[in-house]
Amino acid sequence: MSAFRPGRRATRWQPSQALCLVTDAALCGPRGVLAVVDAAVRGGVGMVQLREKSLDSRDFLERARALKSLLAGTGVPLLINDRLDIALLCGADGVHVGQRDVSVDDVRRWLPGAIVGLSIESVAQLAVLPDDVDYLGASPVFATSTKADAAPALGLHGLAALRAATDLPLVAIGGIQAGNAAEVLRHGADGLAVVSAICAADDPQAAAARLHAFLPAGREPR
Ligand SMILES: Cc1ncc(COP(=O)(O)OP(=O)(O)O)c(N)n1
Ligand SMILES: Cc1ncsc1CCOP(=O)(O)O
Ligand SMILES: [Mg+2]
Repeated sequence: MSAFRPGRRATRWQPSQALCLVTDAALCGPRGVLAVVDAAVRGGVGMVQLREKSLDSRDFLERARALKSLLAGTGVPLLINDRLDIALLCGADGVHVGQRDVSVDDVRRWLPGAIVGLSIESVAQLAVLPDDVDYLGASPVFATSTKADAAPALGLHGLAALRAATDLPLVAIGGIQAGNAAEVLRHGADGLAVVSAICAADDPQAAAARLHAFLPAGREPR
């Protein structure tokens, strides 16, 4: 299991957030993103990342505010993918950025108390880690058709190499589903981030509960 222990390094990431839903509106289909998130949280999702690649800024912000309201009182933080401006305007709990997005340092300057996640695609990228990042998105562990421009898959050995090289919480993403979740955790992930395994599921609550069951310290479904 993972080498990460809460308190070992300053981080705002908590084990209760270990199952992360990254949204994809197209995969949610006519049910809509809000209904899928609501079901997923009932199933045990402990962190939600709103990822919108084709909405204009006004619609993105409107969806972010609606999600923030939906999650109020659940204890489940809302992170915004890529967009510091949207995070600021909707009062999000955090931001997830990749290697070519707005920097962690810039996010931190505007959101000092937020949860900030950074994608990591290789051990080499750990050499230039910003000071105040809360978790790393190990990306992608397996091949995925959800993200067309994903880096080459790390594989389980690549994930284990990241684990050996950092104490930061590692949230694995890319091709993760119930059939490989146990192996991913065994190779050092602290958390699982999924898109299609929940967004494309017929029953997102049941899909989330299935994944949640693999986690040692997941939050209780509400
Ligand atoms: C938890 C998590 N890990 C990695 C990513 C990928 O972020 P990025 O590399 O910036 O790619 P996009 O998501 O912006 O396409 C993520 N979103 N979440
Ligand atoms: C957003 C993202 N970042 C790296 S892989 C990925 C997509 C993961 O989608 P899925 O869980 O459907 O493989
Ligand atoms: Mg990005």
